[in-house]
This record gives sequence, C-alpha cells and structure tokens, in this order.
Amino acid sequence: MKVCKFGGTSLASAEQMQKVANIVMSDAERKIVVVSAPGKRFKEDTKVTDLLIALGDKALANEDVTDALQRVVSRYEQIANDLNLSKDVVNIIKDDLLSRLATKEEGEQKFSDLIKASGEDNNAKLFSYYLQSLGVDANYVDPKEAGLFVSKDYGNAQVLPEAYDHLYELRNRKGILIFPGFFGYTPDGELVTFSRGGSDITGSIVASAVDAELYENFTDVDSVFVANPNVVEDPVEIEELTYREMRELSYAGFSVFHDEALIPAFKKGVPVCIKNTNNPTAKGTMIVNERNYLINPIIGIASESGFSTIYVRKYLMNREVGFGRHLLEIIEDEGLSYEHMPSGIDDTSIILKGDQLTPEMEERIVARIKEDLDVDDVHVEHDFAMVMIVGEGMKEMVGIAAKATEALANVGVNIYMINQGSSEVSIVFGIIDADADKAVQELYNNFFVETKDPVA
Ligand SMILES: Nc1ncnc2c1ncn2[C@@H]1O[C@H](COP(=O)(O)OP(=O)(O)O)[C@@H](O)[C@H]1O
Ligand SMILES: N[C@@H](CC(=O)OP(=O)(O)O)C(=O)O
Repeated sequence: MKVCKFGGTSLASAEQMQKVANIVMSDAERKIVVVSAPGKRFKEDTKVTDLLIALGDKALANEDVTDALQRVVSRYEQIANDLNLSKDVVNIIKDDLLSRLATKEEGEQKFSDLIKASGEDNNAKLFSYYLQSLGVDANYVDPKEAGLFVSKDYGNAQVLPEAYDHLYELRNRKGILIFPGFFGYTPDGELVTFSRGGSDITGSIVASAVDAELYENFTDVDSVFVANPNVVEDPVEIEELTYREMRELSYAGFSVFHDEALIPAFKKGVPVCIKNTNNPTAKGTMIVNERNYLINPIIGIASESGFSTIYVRKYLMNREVGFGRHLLEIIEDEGLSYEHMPSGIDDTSIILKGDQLTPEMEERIVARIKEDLDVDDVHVEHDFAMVMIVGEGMKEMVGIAAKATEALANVGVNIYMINQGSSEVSIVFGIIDADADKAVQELYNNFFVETKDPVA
C-alpha cells in the first residue's frame, strides 16, 4: 500500500486535479491520498490557505467578509465548473465556510485554525466527488472520525501517540481514501492545524500508521535539488538522501518538504519519495535510512533568513555556575524557542527566529538579563541568515569547513557565527540576510559545479 500526498500546486486548478486523478488511478497500490488546499496557479497567485487567513482576520476584526469569502469560494467554483461537477458541491463548500464563520466567539486561535483547515477539508471533499464522477470508488475521510489526534497547540499541533493505532484501521477500508492534510483533532474534539506546510506531516503520519511500503510526496519539481532552484540556476538533482539529511535541509530552508514530516516516516522506516505531478515518470528523490555517503559527502546547501541574536558578554562568564541556565530561563519565561547558542569564554549569543520577538519583549529581555545576571553588555541584533551545508559524509572528510569558508571569503561574505552539530551532519554559518543568496551560489559553485550528475 502506498500513501501519496499532493501539495497545493498539484491541486490548484481543474487541469492539475486531472493529472492527480491520472496518477492515482495509474497504480492500484495508491490507496490513501492526502490532499492540500488549492495552491498557486502561477507565481503571483495566492494560495487558498492565505485567502482563508485573510478571511478569518477580517471576520475577527468585525469587517465585512463578503469579498474575502467570495475569493475563496470562487477558487473551488472554478475548479468544479471546469471539471463539470454539480453546483451542489460548491454550495456545500459555501455552507461549510458560513458555518465555520459563525463560530467566531469561541476564541480567536480556535476560530483561525477552523477557518484555515477548511482549505484542505473542502478540497478533499471536492477531489473525492471528482474521482467518483470518473467512476472511482473514492471516499472522503474525516480526520476526527479516523482518530488523527493531536495536541492543543493551535497552528502548531503535534501528533499524539494513540493516533497511530486509530489510523492503522484505515487499512481495512475499501476504495481509495481521500484524507485532508494539515489538521487533526484533540481527544476532546477540537480542530487544531499543524504549522504551515503541514499536509506533508499528515501524509507522513498516515503512511507511518498504515505501515505503507512508500510515502509519495507529489509537488511541482522533478526532485529535491542540492540547492533551492529559486536561488541557484538549474541545480544538480538529488537521487537519494537520508532522513537526517532531509530533516536538516528542510529545517534550513528547503521548503519542498516540511522538516517535521520526516520523523513519523523515519520511526517506521517508511521510505519517502518526492515526485513531480507535472512529470510523474521522472524518478524523483528517495529519502531513506542509509546511503553511500562516501561518494558524495555533502548532499545540499540551504539557507533561511529572519534570525535574530541576543548577544551577552560578562567577564568570567565561564566561571559562573548556572549562568547559562539563568539566561535560558529568561528566554523560556518569554515563551521563546532558540535555535543555536554559540559561546566564547566571556560571551554567548542566543540565536532565534526573529518573528517571535516584539519590541516590548526585546526591551524586557534586555532589562532582565542586565538586572538578573549583572552582565557587561547585552543587545539584540536582527536580519541574520543561517546558511547550512549538510551531508552525512562530512564527518569522514577533512577540509569541508575550509572549502566552505573559502567560498564565503571568495564573495566577501562575513561570517558572524559557525556551528557544527555534534553529529557532524551539518555546518551552519550565521551571516547577514543580504548576503544569503550569494553565499549559497558560491558554496554551490565550490561543492557541486564540477559535476552535473545527480547526487546520491
Ligand atoms: N532544494 C530544493 N529542491 C526542490 N525544490 C525546492 C528546494 N528548495 C525550495 N524548493 C521549492 O519548493 C517548491 C515546492 O514546495 P511547495 O511550494 O510547498 O509545493 P507544494 O505545493 O507541492 O506543497 C518548489 O517549487 C521549489 O521552488
Ligand atoms: N495549505 C497549507 C498546508 C500545506 O501543506 O500546503 P502545501 O502542501 O501547499 O505546502 C499551507 O499552505 O500551509
């Protein structure tokens, strides 16, 4: 049995849905289909999830929602019309949105998740109607009834262990199951979404739960490339990489697959294949447990912008027992998560995603660090990027860091921080945001340009 997930770009229009239907029908093993909300049809287009977020915000601000609602409904309407489906389908979707909009008083976050999740829920219904219209025995699955239980972290749900046992039962259902991605339910029945891009997570959870032979993740590129194709022109394709490598790369900016989607598949050993809906015969990229990393020690280069650092300096910091704990306690009290904490003898930096900070929070943190820890200097800086080179083979190789720093020096990129994880799967360079693209391009030139052969 295979579980396949189709992303927003794969379901953005009637034409795309036809391709997806052909892919599903071409392999009898494709029994469970996880769908996203309709995505972008062209570069400047807006994803339905973003239209829904705008709709929810308008409703919460007590503004007129007529236009915002119509924008969402018309995306489904156009698909339904072009697929010659009955108008009833669109009416069902409109009624569903209206009933969700009527729950505004139940709490902002709860309401926002309920609105956002309608994108995948209604698309799953629409796609099952379409398959049925083609004579396929397709059945929409309600994640609540199927038992996809998650934690009550609005917009950032985590799957609960019991969900796997519930979802195993999907194996016994007949026909092709159409499962909406991106959300689950708390055990007491409240809808909560995963973080953005979370349909990949749903697919991985379901694939792991039903013990699938393969989890196919269909998107709009032929493979995962060694660098973001929006930054490097025509980059080398990756044929095979490990779960750990993919997790590092997704975390660091490879938006093609959600970083949290690796864990469920990894735990169960379900291989993941990234494939192209627009070119389904292309081989795609396999994500597996082991690869021969001596052939290609480095598998990819990623970069992510929007980091901030809290820099702290205190003479004899190294001698002060409990300094680090106190510092991190302040960060914890503010509800912040941090990504890296490189340290010297008398100073340390806490690197974190900048969008978590507000100016008031910054002021509070600086004041508290000054007061509670009696430091010589503390300040916050913004607009950093983390550039990461990733590869399981680097621990066996001498000179990888030298080759990387040489590349950055070649293009005049100043390195503010270097961090090599203990497992030696990646090296992270903290640089300023504005340098990120040229850093990736030159690292790519240094590590990959001699070869245009796919890497594995
Ligand atoms: N290293 C990479 N390899 C392939 N695609 C990448 C990479 N980094 C970023 N991307 C981007 O990820 C996009 C696919 O992800 P996404 O837009 O989330 O698709 P979907 O709608 O299928 O979920 C590609 O079109 C590409 O622009
Ligand atoms: N539609 C949701 C979830 C998702 O996974 O979408 P996509 O498969 O288009 O990345 C989002 O935009 O976040």
